[in-house]
Amino acid sequence: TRGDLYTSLLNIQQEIAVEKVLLQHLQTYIENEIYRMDDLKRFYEKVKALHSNVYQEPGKAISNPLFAFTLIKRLQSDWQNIVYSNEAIENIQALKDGYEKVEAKLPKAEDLEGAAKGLMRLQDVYGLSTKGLVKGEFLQVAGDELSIIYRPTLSSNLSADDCFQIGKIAYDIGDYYHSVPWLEEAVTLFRQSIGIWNTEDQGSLEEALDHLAFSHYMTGNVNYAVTLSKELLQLDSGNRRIAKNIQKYEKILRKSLDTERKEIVLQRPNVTHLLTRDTYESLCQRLGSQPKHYQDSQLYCSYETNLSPHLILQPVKREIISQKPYVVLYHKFVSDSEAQRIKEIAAPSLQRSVVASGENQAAVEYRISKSAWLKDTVDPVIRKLDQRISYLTGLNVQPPYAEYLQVVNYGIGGHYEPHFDHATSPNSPLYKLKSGNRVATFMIYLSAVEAGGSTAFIYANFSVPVVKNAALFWWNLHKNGQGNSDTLHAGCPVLVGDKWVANKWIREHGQEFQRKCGADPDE
Ligand SMILES: O=C(O)CCC(=O)C(=O)O
Ligand SMILES: [Fe+2]
Repeated sequence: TRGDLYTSLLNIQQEIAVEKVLLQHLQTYIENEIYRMDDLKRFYEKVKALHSNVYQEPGKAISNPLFAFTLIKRLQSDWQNIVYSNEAIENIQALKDGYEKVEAKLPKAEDLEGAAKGLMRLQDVYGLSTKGLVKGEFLQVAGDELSIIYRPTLSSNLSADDCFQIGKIAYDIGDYYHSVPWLEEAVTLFRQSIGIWNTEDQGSLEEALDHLAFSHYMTGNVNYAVTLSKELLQLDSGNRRIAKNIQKYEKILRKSLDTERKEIVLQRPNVTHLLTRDTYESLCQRLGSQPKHYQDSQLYCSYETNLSPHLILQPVKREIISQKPYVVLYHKFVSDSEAQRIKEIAAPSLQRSVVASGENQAAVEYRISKSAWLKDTVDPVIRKLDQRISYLTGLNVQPPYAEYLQVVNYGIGGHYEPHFDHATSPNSPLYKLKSGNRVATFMIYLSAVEAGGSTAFIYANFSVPVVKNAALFWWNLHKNGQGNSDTLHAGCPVLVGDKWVANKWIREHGQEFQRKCGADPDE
């Protein structure tokens, strides 16, 4: 697995330990270099003192054979050792060796790109202000209004170079909708620190101006492209390419002078596979138009035993979220320690999540997470869970009548765009199990999140915020075996938090007596 650590927060967390190792190497390097510098300074001060005292009167000093000898010795040997010292090279080599030892564990370019795209996704879905993010604040822009949607306990600012790199990633894929605001912030911040050089920076004011000017040119804001290019030319007066660009832009401006100037509104890049985007995003921000419990007597809470002797002493709290489609939330379905254990068991086998794509499975942008399949034999906790699902739903969850438990961990801006859990094509890889379609989904929230990450039902127009230890259940198929299109659902991008869920998909076969079929296409 390369370049996909950004798809799981667990993997990102593991990088903290990697950086700690680098930090230790850098500490050693700095200490050694300080020691080296101190020693050079000692030699410098010693020789300098001779020149400001003894050698003020050269004839007198050299008449002393000891001074004459040490002068000759220094010039023949000491200076050579100073100038050709290997110390610096040895120090930097040790630092490089330490770095190379952890190099395989470091994020790849794809990770940086994935992380930056995750941030941009969060910005789009939650309408976040770029300026706010730069200051470590989660501010939602709605018209002219700004509101705080999440208050972090620990906050951090982004640097000019952080903004530059995000903008550059958008720029490189021709996404000027995102490159403009981020490069704008980069330029503002680089201007504030003009003349200050940070070794770690990839970008500079010149680079940021260059990319920003071109982004503006591409979006039709030629006027501003000229202004920025002129600022750049002042900093880099020999740059013929920029001088030429200015000429080109000015020519365009002269030609369009008589035609009417229209205001430029940047358009978000088109995403064709998601026709439901607006509903999806508004459901991620809000809970939707589903009536509240007090508005609809069919939405109520109850203690459920499903007549199972195993649940009589400890019924499960059921909250009906929606009747059509039938979606219920079982509160406290697992305990904290069970949730913890399941995450621990899944952690070592997490792999980039895939989706059915034609007859195969593929990793896609619209599902950003890692997941692991857990057989009920790997640990007693999984077997107990399977049993509890069975008691509660009355359904047969023995393989192949249900799939193994799929444990999912989301990454930066991790999400699962609107989809059906059931197969919608006869060629779907889901049918390889030969136990029919996915008749029902039983999804357990194994963690809480601080913000975002709701489960949104697009056509049904409601969303369920993450409730730790609760489980969401719904039927994917009508009783006649047809897919219920009202179950189109999504996992909203996680704004802040480490979201884990576990899916148990129950198949048609094996449930014939528990869920009788019917002809009514609405049931
Ligand atoms: O994470 C969620 O809220 C939804 C996940 C989901 O729909 C899935 O894994 O199929
Ligand atoms: Fe799903």
